[in-house]
Amino acid sequence: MGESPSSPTSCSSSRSAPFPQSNFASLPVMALKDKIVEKILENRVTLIVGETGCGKSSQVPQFLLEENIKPILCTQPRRFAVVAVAKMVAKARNCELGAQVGYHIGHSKLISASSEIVFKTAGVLLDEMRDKGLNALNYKAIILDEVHERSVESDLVLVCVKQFLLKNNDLRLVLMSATADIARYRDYFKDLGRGERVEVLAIANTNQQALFQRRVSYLEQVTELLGTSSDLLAQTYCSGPNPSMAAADIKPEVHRLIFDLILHIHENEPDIEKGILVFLPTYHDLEQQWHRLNPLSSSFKVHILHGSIDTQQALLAMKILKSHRKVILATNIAESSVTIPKVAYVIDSCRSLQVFWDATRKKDSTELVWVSKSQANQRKGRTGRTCDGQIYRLVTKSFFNKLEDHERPAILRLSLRQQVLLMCCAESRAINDPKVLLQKALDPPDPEFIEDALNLLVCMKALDRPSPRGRYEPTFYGRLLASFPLSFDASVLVLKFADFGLLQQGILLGILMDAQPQPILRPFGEEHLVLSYKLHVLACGNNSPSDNFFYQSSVYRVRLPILWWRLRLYCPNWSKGDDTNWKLGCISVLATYF
Ligand SMILES: Nc1ncnc2c1ncn2[C@@H]1O[C@H](COP(=O)(O)OP(=O)(O)OP(=O)(O)O)[C@@H](O)[C@H]1O
Repeated sequence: MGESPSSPTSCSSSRSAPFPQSNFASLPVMALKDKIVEKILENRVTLIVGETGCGKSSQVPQFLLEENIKPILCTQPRRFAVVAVAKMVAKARNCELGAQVGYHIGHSKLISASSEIVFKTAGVLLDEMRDKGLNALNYKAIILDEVHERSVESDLVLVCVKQFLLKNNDLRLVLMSATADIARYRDYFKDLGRGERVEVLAIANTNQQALFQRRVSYLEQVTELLGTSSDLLAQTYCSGPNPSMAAADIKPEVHRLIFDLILHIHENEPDIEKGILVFLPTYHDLEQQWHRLNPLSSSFKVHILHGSIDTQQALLAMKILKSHRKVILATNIAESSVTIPKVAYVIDSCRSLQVFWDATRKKDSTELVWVSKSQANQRKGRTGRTCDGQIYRLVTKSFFNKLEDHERPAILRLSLRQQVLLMCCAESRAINDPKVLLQKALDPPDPEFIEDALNLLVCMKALDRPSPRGRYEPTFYGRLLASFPLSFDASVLVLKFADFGLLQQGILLGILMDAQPQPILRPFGEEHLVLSYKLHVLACGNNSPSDNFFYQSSVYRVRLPILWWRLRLYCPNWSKGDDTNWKLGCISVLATYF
């Protein structure tokens, strides 16, 4: 047996006081600790299903570590969750982050040779596989957390891990979720080996006292609470036979309703430390809500949780405030895995932004959709973790009951160009044939879809057309394209500009294209900086003002040097742009955004 979680680990020093173990001792997962370890040791694939907040993400990796099953890799679907859970586990083990417990997201990596539990996003793991092949999966245990979240990256990781398991007997795979479709995973792994099957462990909430209570209200009760009528809102949004036909946009009256509800909670909840988490679909909606709340800044401290917000800044939302009521406006980045202490109220707009490939216009498009029941359940699970919770769903109960159980896997609705190119660039033969690999996915995409992506990459000269029985080989251009830390479209744009000797402008535009939301449009509460930026660029060209939001943006600071370095390395002669070009580029970029 290894160390007990309460004893300080081999880590040198601790940054902050560890959590009192009593915080975790009563978690439902603790009662099953021995059984979980036993089942994982007995079976190569184990699926753990348990209510949100029962302790899966934070405790299961530690159970394995204590049994000396290490190193352990844990994937989380989102960067924010990777950092938040890694921090939390490091703190629970009284260890400095980056020592025994580490993480890797995008270009931020806190891992050392002594790290025994590492948290990563699925995207980072795929990148590693492109370079090292399936050797990147050389761990004693791999935990794929929140497996119900079906991003393209998560699905590809699942395929690769399965291929690895077919050749490797030692690896233990643990799948975890509160809302996974058990039968599907059982079926997916049924061909693993003779007599082998996925062991399913359900964590029952037998110890009811351990979990805090959660109460759910729907639009009818919310309007009753506020002394208004739900008729108009219900008619506008929640009517019709099928949610897919009902408009999921957010008109001003929904923002008004959320505002009134926040005020109502504030006036009726004497405990100022109890925070409110609001789920909205887009950055624009966060902004609208933020502007409504801004005049009440003496009562509320508003935090924004959105993919474009710096992770360190986002983590500030974790702090418990004694002076103001904390209101967190979030998109689905805060939907799963994270515990934001003292969130007692969740207001769920029940809407989400979905990206899909528009085959007619040959581009990615977005639409607002209603969440699935599984997503709504995850949102609900953000409260009732450190105190009792109240959830307000802004749709009628009958409408909610008609929502889909699960959202459509991204692999079936997004273009696979970038992933197909990445696969073709991989050294390992086990993963470098996209036609073969993608057919092994949990939900294999239509072969025509893959063929389309391959043809497009051939047309762009990123891939060479293969001999009849050969495979698609990446060209130099294709490898370069695949190596950029940018979206596919932005990478193409950078290289197109480079062809014309306008590399710097291309990089700037590429980064701006990817920065979501456009950082120089309207940063929250820092509108004056936009003006100063406009003036500064017009006056001084590329001399960056250090206090500017745009230059502070992590996208700019982190990505630009990496991209620049890679391009210099690959094609030293491409950087022909002189200073005049650079200034022209800046002005043309600005012209696009004003
Ligand atoms: N930062 C934190 N501060 C205080 N308590 C925390 C913190 N993180 C986790 N906890 C406690 O640990 C519990 C378990 O959290 P954990 O993330 O392991 O649950 P989970 O089962 O993985 O949930 P989910 O399915 O939502 O990811 C929480 O319900 C909460 O009580």
